[in-house]
Amino acid sequence: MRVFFIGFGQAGGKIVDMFIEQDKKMPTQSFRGIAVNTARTDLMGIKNIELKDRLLIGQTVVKGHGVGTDNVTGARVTADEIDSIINAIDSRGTHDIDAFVIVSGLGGGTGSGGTPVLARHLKRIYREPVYAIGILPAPEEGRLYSYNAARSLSTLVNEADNTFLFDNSAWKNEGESVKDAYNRLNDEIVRRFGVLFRAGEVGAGGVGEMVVDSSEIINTLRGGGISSVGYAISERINPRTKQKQGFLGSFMKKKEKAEDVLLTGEDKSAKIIALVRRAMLGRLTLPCDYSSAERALVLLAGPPQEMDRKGVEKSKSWVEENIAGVEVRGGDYPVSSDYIAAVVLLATIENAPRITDLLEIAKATKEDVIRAKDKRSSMFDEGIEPLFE
Ligand SMILES: Nc1nc2c(ncn2[C@@H]2O[C@H](COP(=O)(O)OP(=O)(O)OP(=O)(O)O)[C@@H](O)[C@H]2O)c(=O)[nH]1
Repeated sequence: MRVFFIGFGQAGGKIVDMFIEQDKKMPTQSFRGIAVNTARTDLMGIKNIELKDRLLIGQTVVKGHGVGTDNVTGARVTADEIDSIINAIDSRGTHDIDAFVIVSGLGGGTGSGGTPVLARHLKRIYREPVYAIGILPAPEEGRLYSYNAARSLSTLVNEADNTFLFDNSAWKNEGESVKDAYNRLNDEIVRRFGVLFRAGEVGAGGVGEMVVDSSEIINTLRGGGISSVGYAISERINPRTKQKQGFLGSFMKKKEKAEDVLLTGEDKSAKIIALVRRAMLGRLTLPCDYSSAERALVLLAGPPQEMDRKGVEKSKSWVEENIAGVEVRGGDYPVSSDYIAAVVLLATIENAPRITDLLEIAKATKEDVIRAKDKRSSMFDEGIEPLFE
C-alpha cells in the first residue's frame, strides 16, 4: 500500500519521521510524508522529512511556540490555514497513493485539534481513504490530556474512514514515565504499522502465496470507527547463518526473544497459526475486547520458504471464530528476512473499556470546569459596578 503520512503536532511529526526513516532502508519506497506543527522547535527536531515538507502553521496566532495543549486553537488554526496544508500535500504528489494516514497525539493541542479538521478536508478533496493513527494519553498526564483526547476522538471517528489507536498507558512500563518511554513506544508503533501498510508492495522477497492487496486493507477498514493492531515476531529461523538484517530483522530489538514459537522441526502451518494467535492474544495497540471486532485482516511477512497457504487459511478461520463479524481477510508477503512477523488488524471495535473510561473522565472534567467557572463568576458578582462595560 502506498501511504501518504501527515505527522500532525510533536508526536505525529516524530512518528512519521520514523516511518520515512524505515522506508528509506527498503528496496522500494512505499511511504511519503510531511509534518505540520504550530511549534517551530518541534519541526527542527525532525531528521528524515525534508525541510520543504515541514509546515509551520498558526504563526500569526502563536508565533511558532505551539498552542499549549489547547486543541480548540489547534483546530482553528488548521481550519484557517487548510489551503497551505493541502498545497503542501499536493506539491509532494498524491496521484499514486492508496491512502492518507494522519498521525498525532490526541491529548495535546495541535495534533489533537488539527487531525479531525484535516481529515474532513482530505476526504472532501481526494477519493483515497483517510485514516488516522491516534495516540491516547496516559491518565497520569492529567485530566486536560484525557479531556482533549476524548473530544478529538469523538470528532475524529466521524471524519476519518477509520482510526487506529495506540494507548501510551498500556505500553509504558511500570514505574517508567511516559516521556522516557516515547522512543520505545514509537518504535513499537512503526514496526506494527510498517508491516501492515507495506502489504501489497512487491519488495525484494518476490510475490506471496496469497497476496494481500491494498484493497483488502481498505475493505477491512470500511466499517469505520476505531481499530487495534496485534503483532508477533518469530525467533530467528536460521540461527547458524550470518544474521540478515532485512525488513523484519531491523524491527527485532537486540534483547528481544520470541517465547513460544519453536521454528525448527515444526509443521509450517502450525508455526504460522501459533504466531497469529500470539499476535491477537498478546498486547494490542489499543487493549480491547477482540471478540467485538467487526472485521479482521491477518498478515504474515517472512521468507518465502516459510510461507504456507494452509497456515494462513487456518489462522483466518481461527480469527473468524473469535471475532464478532465474519469478514476476515488475509495473506502473506515475502520479505528477505530471518524472521516471520504476524499482524492481526482488528477493525471497527465495539467494546474497548479504555475508551469508555476516557469518555467518563472527559465528562467529569467538563462538569468540574463548568462548576469552577460558575464559582469564579459569582465571586465578583456582589453588586459592585465595573468601571466600564
Ligand atoms: N507515543 C508517543 N506519544 C507522544 C510523543 N510525544 C508526545 N506524545 C503524547 O502526545 C500527547 C501530546 O501531544 P503532542 O504531540 O506533544 O502535542 P502537539 O500536538 O504538538 O500540541 P501542542 O504541543 O499542545 O501544541 C501526550 O499525550 C503525549 O504523551 C511521542 O514521541 N510518542
